[in-house]
Amino acid sequence: MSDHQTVEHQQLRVTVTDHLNVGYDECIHEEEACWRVYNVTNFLEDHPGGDEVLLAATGKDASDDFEDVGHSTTARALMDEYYVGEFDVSTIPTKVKYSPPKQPYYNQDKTSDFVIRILQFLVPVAILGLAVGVRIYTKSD
Ligand code: HEM
Repeated sequence: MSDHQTVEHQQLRVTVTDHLNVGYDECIHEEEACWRVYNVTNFLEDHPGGDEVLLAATGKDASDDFEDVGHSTTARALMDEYYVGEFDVSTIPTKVKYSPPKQPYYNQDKTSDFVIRILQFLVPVAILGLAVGVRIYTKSD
């Protein structure tokens, strides 16, 4: 990835959260993956078609929506004011490899678990037995 593309990605990331309109024709690059990016934040209030349609098209390819309206040449010329730049969508990583969260340490040794349980039972019983034994012993004196 060139420095140029990196800069445009940064622009995109910043402007996406800031009401970005993307996707229109006439890319400088010829690949289909190339999008033109418009930041229409400052145009929301002035847009004759209203802000809702722009917000609905935010962050995605708005080419069809734009064309369906049949925008005038004045509208097309106005777009230049909000033009941010181009970026190649094919450079966006589509798949993020899933790595499961690390499990806490799990003791596989069942034998030592069993011994601990037996001891947990035997120790109080032994203490109780000792106490009873001492009691009986001291009583007979
Ligand atoms: C930077 C991008 C855009 C600019 C500069 C722009 C500009 C304009 C202008 C100047 C008009 C007045 C009519 C005309 O001259 O054609 C208009 C109308 C309109 N625009 Fe946009 N527009 C943009 C993007 C969009 C998008 C992405 C949508 C749809 C998602 C949209 C939907 C509409 C609608 C529905 C109207 C009203 C049409 C009517 O009432 O006849 N516009 N726009």
